[in-house]
Amino acid sequence: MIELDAVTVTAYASHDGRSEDVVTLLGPVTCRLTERRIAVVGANGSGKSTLARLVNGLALPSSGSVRVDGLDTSRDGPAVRQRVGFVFTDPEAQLVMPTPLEDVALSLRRLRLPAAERDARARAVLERFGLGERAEVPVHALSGGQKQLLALAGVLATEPAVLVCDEPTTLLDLRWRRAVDELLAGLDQQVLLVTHDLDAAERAERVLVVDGGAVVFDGDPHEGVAAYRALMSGRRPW
Ligand SMILES: Nc1ncnc2c1ncn2[C@@H]1O[C@H](COP(=O)(O)OP(=O)(O)OP(=O)(O)O)[C@@H](O)[C@H]1O
Repeated sequence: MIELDAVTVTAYASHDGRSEDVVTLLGPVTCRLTERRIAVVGANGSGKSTLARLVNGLALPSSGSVRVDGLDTSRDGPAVRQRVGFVFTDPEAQLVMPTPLEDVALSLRRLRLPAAERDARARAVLERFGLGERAEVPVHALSGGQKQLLALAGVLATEPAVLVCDEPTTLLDLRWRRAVDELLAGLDQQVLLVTHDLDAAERAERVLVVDGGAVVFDGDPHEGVAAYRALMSGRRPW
């Protein structure tokens, strides 16, 4: 369970290049997310990534608290990050090893498996993501979509209890987008999906709509998507 209690995120920003003001990027947000499939939608710059990053402690609340399965992200950062896998929009942000095989094996290192078992498991994960034949090519030789698949593979290989995905299918073709959608739908884990794909959002059990750093809708996916469409066409439904 993900619990946000009166959470705000603030930052220092300069409007004139000299003085700095405190700006609120998000909040206050209070919610308790128990559903297995939760989607977050909103315009560019509305605060979706900030909300997602709070869940694994990549962003910390400036006030209020965030807890995942009872662990406070401000106090128990390493334990939270072990529970919560995070898939970035930009796969370059998380691929660090020279080859796909080494990258997934690195993710698996904390499971402390014998090296041969670790490699076998990494190969099996790569196979599942259609990257079996590219296991040992340089990561920089992969296409953008293949890198996105690799980033997702590396995170899922560690079997996190909660998965946060920040627009994980933006670079994927239709076939792989469907495959990743199906894969995410079939996971046992709780998944928080930040997405601009409104079909994917409608398949969730709960939708949060973020606008100007506030959660302006929280509830039924069809109603949430309709509210977001109305917002985007200039009709504020609230
Ligand atoms: N560290 C920071 N300092 C100042 N402003 C920031 C910081 N991080 C994010 N912002 C601003 O906060 C706002 C929300 O950013 P966020 O990345 O959460 O938006 P988003 O909804 O995920 O957008 P997108 O759909 O474009 O990815 C943006 O205006 C962004 O410029």
